Amino acid sequence: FAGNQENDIISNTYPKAWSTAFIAFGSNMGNKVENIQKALDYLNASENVEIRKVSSLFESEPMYFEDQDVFMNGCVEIVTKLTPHELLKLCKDIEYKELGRIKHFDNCPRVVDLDIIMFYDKDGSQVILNTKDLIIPHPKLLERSFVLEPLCELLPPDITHPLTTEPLTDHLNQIYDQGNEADVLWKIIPLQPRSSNFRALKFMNVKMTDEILRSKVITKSPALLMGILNVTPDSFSDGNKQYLNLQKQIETVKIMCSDALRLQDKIIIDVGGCSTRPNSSQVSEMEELERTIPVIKSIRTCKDLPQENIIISIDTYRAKVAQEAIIAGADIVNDISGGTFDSDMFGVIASHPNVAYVLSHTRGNISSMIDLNKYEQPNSNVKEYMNGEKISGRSAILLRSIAHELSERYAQAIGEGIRRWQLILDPGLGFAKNGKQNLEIIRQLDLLKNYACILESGEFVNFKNIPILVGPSRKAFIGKITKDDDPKDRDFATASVISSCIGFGADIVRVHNVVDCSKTIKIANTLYRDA
Ligand SMILES: Nc1nc2ncc(COP(=O)(O)O)nc2c(=O)[nH]1
Ligand SMILES: Nc1nc2ncc(COP(=O)(O)O)nc2c(=O)[nH]1
Repeated sequence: FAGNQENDIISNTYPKAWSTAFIAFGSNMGNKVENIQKALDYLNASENVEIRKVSSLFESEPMYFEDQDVFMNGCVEIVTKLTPHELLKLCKDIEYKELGRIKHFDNCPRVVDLDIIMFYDKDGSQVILNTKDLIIPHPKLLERSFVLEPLCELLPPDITHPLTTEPLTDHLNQIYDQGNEADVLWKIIPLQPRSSNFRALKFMNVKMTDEILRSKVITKSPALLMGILNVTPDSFSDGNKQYLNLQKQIETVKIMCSDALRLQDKIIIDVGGCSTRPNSSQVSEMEELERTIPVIKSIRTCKDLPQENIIISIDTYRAKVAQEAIIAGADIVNDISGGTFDSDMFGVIASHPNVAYVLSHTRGNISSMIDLNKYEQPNSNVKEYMNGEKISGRSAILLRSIAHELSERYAQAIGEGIRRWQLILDPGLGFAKNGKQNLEIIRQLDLLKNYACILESGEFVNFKNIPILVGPSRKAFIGKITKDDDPKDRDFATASVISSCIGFGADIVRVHNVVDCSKTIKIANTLYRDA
């Protein structure tokens, strides 16, 4: 490639004769996510454009003209046969002809804005253009965190700006070092709108320099509570006998909500119809549907539940159950298998861009995973980064191996059409991990948040800004330490593990005992986050 090795971003999976371009998108009118989704669909529908990757979605304060609604921003990486000016025309046609944008004045509110940020022509070299109607790289790129943050999710950390020749990540850090509140972004996971109100999970990571001026990314947003609603007779911890009695289930949900919402502003209710305890017997798909779908429907239709504070998650590895649960009103699909138990799962998630998906790490299947806990560092063809720095040596092998295997699943998910903005990561405590490994993973959660790698396929995967869910509640590794054989005796110890998980960076914690863990989460958020 004409570009030097460090700037080699064209992985060998891209068509050779096509150029690569990065387009920033923004919307601050109407249904912003829907406008963005439509603009991306129009881009992808063009025969001369193929979408490769879409960044996270970020909510950002308006710049320049401040008296307008907050923006939803992000970046998309495309390959294209178009020239820069042909691509500019396509973007304008999408904004004005397809989505009906009207420009009253500069920086005014807009249905959608598509700006070409950077362009690499077919031999991989960076295009520099300075014409009346099109300047590349975008002239305001270096002052906009709402462009640089999503762009840096898509590009290896050593990619430089063609004019300053400085890494783009350094330019982004320079913006944050100025310490302007308006530059800090909320990372948004959009959820299915209900009664036309926009719903989303929101997270905030910021770069800070600690007491000895070491810089690192820390999580500022409060961790969220995910309460377990096991609709199974054999769930190993609560052995819920009344599992099919809808009235009883709703009573349980009412108690979960009042216990959680005393201290939290929302609760995620994780409905599980099929225990995933290692070696547990797996019920049929029909049985799982009969257990879970009626519960989700009755939660969603129950008038005396605080619907605006409830988010529903379905704990399933079956695509059909996920599909039916989404139709019944589930907002999140929580799949402990990372899409490995049912090859149709990713397709179901990709067809619902407003549904979040928990991409979990495991190995093997329910009965074999218990023996698959030998981890080696990724092979040398995989280039790994931590906080933007290349990783070498044999440190943090367990975490890097899990992160690398999750990266492979991430690339597969994106390749099947799932959007990055839908994803939540879970290292899968107890799934193909022993007790000691679970503890090591908890201690290194912030490494997982800041992990990136270039896979052998050439795909660049970056976990920055993707929230992390952990599920330690009542698990055997806790009972082993406190010598509590009965899972129900492990709640007090679970609470201290939950607090540590939040201290190490967890964004969502999955718990059985809502009343006690809600207090733990409140204390931990007050201690470790802006809560
Ligand atoms: N937060 C935010 N503020 C903004 N202010 C102005 C413009 C106008 O951008 P242009 O110069 O590319 O038209 N776009 C945004 C935006 O996308 N997000
Ligand atoms: N995302 C996620 N989901 C899960 N579902 C079930 C279990 C098994 O525990 P349970 O039988 O107590 O629900 N653990 C997890 C977990 O660790 N993460």
